[in-house]
Amino acid sequence: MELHISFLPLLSVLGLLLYKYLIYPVIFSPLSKVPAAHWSCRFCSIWIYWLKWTNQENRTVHDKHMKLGPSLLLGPKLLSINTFDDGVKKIYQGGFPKPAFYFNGFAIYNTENIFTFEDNALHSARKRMISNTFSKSFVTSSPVARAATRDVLFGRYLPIIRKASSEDKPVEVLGMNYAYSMDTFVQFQFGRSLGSNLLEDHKERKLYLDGFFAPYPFLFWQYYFPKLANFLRRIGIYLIPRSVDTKFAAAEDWNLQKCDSAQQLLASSEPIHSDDQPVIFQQALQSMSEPDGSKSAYPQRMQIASDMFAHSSAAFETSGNTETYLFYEMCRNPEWQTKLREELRGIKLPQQDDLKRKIEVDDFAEPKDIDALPVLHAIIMETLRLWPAVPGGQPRVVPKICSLGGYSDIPAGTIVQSYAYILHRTPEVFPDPFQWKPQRWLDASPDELANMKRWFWAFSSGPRMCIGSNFAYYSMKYLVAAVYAHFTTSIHARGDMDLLDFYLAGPKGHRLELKFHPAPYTGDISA
Ligand code: HEM
Repeated sequence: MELHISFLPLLSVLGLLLYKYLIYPVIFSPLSKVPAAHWSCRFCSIWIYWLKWTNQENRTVHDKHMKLGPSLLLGPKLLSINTFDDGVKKIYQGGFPKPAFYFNGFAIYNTENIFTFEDNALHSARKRMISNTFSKSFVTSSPVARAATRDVLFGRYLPIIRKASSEDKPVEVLGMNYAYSMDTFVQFQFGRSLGSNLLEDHKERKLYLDGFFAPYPFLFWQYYFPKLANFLRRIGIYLIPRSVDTKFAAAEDWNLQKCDSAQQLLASSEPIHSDDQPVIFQQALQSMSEPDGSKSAYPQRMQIASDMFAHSSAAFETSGNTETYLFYEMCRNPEWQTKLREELRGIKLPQQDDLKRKIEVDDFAEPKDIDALPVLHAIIMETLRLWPAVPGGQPRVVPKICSLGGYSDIPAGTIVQSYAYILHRTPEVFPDPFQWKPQRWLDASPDELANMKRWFWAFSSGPRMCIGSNFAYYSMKYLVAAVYAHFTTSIHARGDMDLLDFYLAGPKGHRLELKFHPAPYTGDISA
């Protein structure tokens, strides 16, 4: 049988397609040596998108790693590498750039911010502008941060739980912790007079949180298929409903108003009280202004606003989820409440009766004293380990051909990612990895501890690691110390506390109601 000549182009195209999508990935690609998490991963990304769509990525990829080793192929150009020296250290400390995922998911006002830059040079210029205000020494010596602790923790949070406790009523703590973390950080960011009051002002809380979380059920489209979502939108098909935009815009406006008010405050000739300094905003504005610019100049308004939104949103959701899991674990392990209360005996905190009056900044311990408490630190570390607020893969782009996870010739352009969820469940480093065991941070030998710290990845690592980790420890430690100095806690009711399976995640059921039982110290707590 003779083949008609006109079929030749068609056959060539088919042959090329066969080679590119079947023969090359299975036989010739350097990635062909890496075990595939699922047979289809060599040819297409359907499997990983299915896991993302059905919210089972982190768990499934973890299980596959346990069976197949620390390197896995998740898609034709997507690798999951969950090992330290030949993985995390090279990728993240090595500064592999971020892919478009971050712009798709986290650009605010459609404008780049510190979290979204793909270009390393642009990112490090932006980070340099602001990073000194996030250093540990700056945060722990900042009068504005201290005033925020006084106002938000002792002035709002404790009175709310004290009142509930005296009436024997439960308190839903997830919303409270979001509000606490937001109010504390926003006061540091914009100063006392422009701070938020999500704890007491339920209208403000609803406006911001409803707006912020509105896109969540549709994040799959926003993160992974933004072009498709935009195209369909143009022909009237809304994968992300229009109401989401309206709600999210309200949260964006809320942030922009704060930025504009802070700029006006700084431009005015009125003296600014030390508590009212808009610390983070001022640093961003100054760094982005000409050195000899006028006091009223307001350059790069939307860039600054996008950064400010990125900061506060990164601060409140992660810290709020962590604090909530910490309370949850403390209720399930009451012996740790006792241990912590013992430890808090030597720390200066307001006495029970003091809570009835206005607390002053001198009434509570210095950050360095709180920071030096080993039990408190162990409880926080263990919560961040078991319930990481960013459990999902943190994608990066391979900049040039390299070896990773034991495999050589990984091509430039491959997306590689590690997961805190998986690293934190490595049994060789964290024995009994699914158990909440603060003791592991107290009993470990120096070598074991050093290894655990290397694998601890709640804040990521390298140049793109969390800028706010010092502030997060600062605000979380004060909260936990103040609560357990005065109360014991028990669970009253709860939703599903399992961790959502997503990039950023809190409890699936979004609800934890606690009872706070007064437990005043008889010891010398204010000594
Ligand atoms: C428990 C609290 C927190 C946790 C677990 C956490 C975790 C993380 C992680 C894992 C990343 C890297 C994400 C990635 O690259 O995919 C990150 C980045 C970031 N976080 Fe946090 N964070 C916390 C609190 C905060 C706070 C309080 C702030 C306040 C400003 C903050 C601001 C940021 C910013 C701006 C980035 C981007 C840094 C960059 O790309 O240079 N975070 N955080």
